[in-house]
Amino acid sequence: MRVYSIPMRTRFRGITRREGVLVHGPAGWGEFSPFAEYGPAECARWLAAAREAAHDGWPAPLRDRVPVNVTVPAVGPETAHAITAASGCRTAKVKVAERGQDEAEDLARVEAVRDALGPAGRIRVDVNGAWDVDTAARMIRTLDRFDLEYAEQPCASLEELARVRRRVDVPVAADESIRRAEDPLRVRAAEAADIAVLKVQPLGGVRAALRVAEACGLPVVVSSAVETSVGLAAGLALAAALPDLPFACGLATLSLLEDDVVADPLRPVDGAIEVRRPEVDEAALRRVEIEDGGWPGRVAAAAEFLDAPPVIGAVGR
Ligand SMILES: O=C(O)CCC(=O)c1ccccc1C(=O)O
Ligand SMILES: [Mg+2]
Repeated sequence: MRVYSIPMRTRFRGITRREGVLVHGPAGWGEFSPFAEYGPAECARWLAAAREAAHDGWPAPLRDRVPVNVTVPAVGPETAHAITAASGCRTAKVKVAERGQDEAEDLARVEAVRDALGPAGRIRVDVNGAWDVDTAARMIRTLDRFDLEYAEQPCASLEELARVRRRVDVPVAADESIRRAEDPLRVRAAEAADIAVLKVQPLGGVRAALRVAEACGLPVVVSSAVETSVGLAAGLALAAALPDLPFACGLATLSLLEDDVVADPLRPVDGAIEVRRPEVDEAALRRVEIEDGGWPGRVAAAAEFLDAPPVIGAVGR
């Protein structure tokens, strides 16, 4: 087990360093990097993803390149323009509704990104559940002045997503609403989204995510959890194994990190990332390796959940 800690270039999801564990097995390297606030039960799925990568490997790819979006954090318009222009991507995902910022800042950021992409580029916004239904309906219409591909998780609950979806023409994507295998069926039943955002680690691996994609019956966008190239490779494997991939994926997140653990990082070229699985590079890993950081304990706690026998229904009569 090797522990890494890598500074973020810009604060994202309120964090300034990304940390996690890399594990090695017969099939290669796997990444376990749940966010700090997640408890052992939730972390068990993240660990299952790392074990799948290290022990089982992934289903065969159906494509060799995956189109990706540049991820634009809640930065000022000049920075947003520069990030978008430098990315080479034709799709941008723009973070909006950041705590402590106002609506004018969101508008200015999205406008700058549209300016950088030109009229043929696609823009999606990610709200991370921050708006109520009225704010979402109003802001989505306002931001659609710059032509939105979709709005990701505009509100927190499924019920709110469904109401927003009935009030705006812009498609709605569910992200935080899909973190467990049973969630997509609820999303579908609630008619809460047009698109499902799937992440490999929270869903428990590439195969688990493929089953979720099938069960949910919605077009899928594969996103990263902001990971090293080891974790991104699993996202690429999922995106490459999906029968249909109608949208660019959120896997161009290496640029949010200051460093990586491989010699040939999974970065986009011409708006797409090549489907491959880079090896961990000892010299690179040593640059970012830390002793412990509490990670062996988190792995052990997650493993206890993973290895526990399933609880079978109600006991007795
Ligand atoms: O989808 C992307 O472009 C990048 C991934 C991303 O935004 C993300 C990364 C870590 C945690 C949450 C999210 C999110 O989509 O909200
Ligand atoms: Mg999101």
